Amino acid sequence: MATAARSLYLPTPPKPSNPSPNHRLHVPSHFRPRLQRHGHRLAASSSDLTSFPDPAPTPNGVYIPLAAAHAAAVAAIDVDAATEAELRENGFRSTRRTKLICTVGPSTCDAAELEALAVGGMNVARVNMCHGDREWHRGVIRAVRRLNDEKGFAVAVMMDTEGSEIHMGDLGGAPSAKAEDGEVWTFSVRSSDTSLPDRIIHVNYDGFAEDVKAGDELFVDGGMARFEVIEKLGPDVKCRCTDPGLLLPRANLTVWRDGSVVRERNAMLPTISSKDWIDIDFGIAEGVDFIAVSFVKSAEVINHLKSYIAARSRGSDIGVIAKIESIDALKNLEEIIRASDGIMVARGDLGAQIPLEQVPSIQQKIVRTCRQLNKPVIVASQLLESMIEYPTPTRAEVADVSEAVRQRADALMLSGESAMGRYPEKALSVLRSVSLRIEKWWREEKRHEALELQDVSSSFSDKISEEICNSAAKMAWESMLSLSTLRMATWPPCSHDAVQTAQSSRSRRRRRSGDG
Ligand SMILES: Nc1ncnc2c1ncn2[C@@H]1O[C@H](COP(=O)(O)OP(=O)(O)O)[C@@H](O)[C@H]1O
Ligand SMILES: C=C(OP(=O)(O)O)C(=O)O
Repeated sequence: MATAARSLYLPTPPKPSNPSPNHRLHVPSHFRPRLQRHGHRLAASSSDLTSFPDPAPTPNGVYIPLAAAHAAAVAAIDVDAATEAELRENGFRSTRRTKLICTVGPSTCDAAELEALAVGGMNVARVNMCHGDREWHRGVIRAVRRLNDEKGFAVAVMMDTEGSEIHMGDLGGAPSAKAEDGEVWTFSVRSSDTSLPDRIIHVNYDGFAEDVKAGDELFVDGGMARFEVIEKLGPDVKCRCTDPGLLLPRANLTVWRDGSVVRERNAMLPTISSKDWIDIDFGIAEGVDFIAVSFVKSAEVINHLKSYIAARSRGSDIGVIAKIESIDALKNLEEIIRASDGIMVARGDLGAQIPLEQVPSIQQKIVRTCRQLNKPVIVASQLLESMIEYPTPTRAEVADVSEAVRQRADALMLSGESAMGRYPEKALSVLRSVSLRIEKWWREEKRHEALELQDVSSSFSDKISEEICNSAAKMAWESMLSLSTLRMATWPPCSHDAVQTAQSSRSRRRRRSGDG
């Protein structure tokens, strides 16, 4: 399991073993073979080498012949097809560390569309069990596996559970419905297999009509459309649209009363519903790499799921990702992060539970805590929302993506942009180019950053020892910065371990059992 999780983030760079006396680069051999299964051996072309300049001697006088080291490293490192293309395009110095996750939906579910995403840099394909049926998901998961096996890609699969959230029905097959200002719509718990009349929406939670009151606010899809409850008539709740918007099938519903989220009986529903357990069994059987758990409230459910996976599939390396999207999750943040293999900042639902203006600072806090606890973290939702409809992102969206990369999020996730948008490949390419740009900027900034060390000694003799230690630390820091380029070239990138993300569970199993 740890292997899959680390595929998003490998925090500790490997220690070079036995540095040779002349300080030439030593490529740690235990890092070489990771990509072997799907790997393409990347031959060092002369253009790769000429675009990779030899540096000046480092401040402490150590001279490292980069081109030679680079050639040796290139000859030894195997990469998957998408990484190979990126390396050829950008050179080793621009190897991307930020992973890209695409939600697969009607816009991207066939083999050619999935391949286009893999070529565009998708590291993880996400299937959301809230939508579609298991046959549909099986088809997607297998298509991703085929891409990996037959075309040398290395795309991992993440299955996202539906969770016990309240959501609308599927609009009788319609792709969306528009709610206009002042219109009265009925949200009903009456079950119906057939399509409901206009402006009647089915709600999946039986207690909905009992829990709401006239005057409550109803947020659809994290506030993309809003209604006010005007009347209850048995199982039907009549609501007036106050903020017009597009209603999407199975959109999440949140009720607010007097400025706070209403957490009535639905807060007592289990995090993992009986349907989720069946989906989890399905995911284990299909060999998904990650299971993302919706509406996690505490560490307990993560521990329980991990034990369940371990019991169901011995030696499984399925990573469990906790989605932080509720007030309860924020209360227990640290214990949830410690228990999980990774975290998703699920800003869509989170933004329906806390005031919107708090979402950016909460995101920063979650990412920072994950960094401190060495856990991979995904920033998700509405990164490029306008690209569902338009081919170019807004400047604000680009700034949002940049900020997530600057915060050192390990992965960025597309939702509707790739699942049902008109420009999934373009959206992915924006994530990719912005990630590369900010990472480059970050490396350049870091290069000029001075190492600040606090004075801790009180006596004169301690001060002398401290000076010596500080000088040694600063020299190490400077040489480390000058070596950062080299590190990119020789170590399989750390949180950017395209290799591991790359490997499907199946290929890992095969290799483990010795036939791959
Ligand atoms: N498997 C699917 N089948 C149909 N539509 C999907 C599927 N997955 C995602 N979608 C569409 O893409 C939108 C965004 O996906 P996602 O963010 O996963 O879901 P949600 O909006 O429910 O949180 C969904 O609202 C839905 O309209
Ligand atoms: C990623 C999210 O979860 P889901 O797509 O399941 O609503 C979110 O709410 O931001």
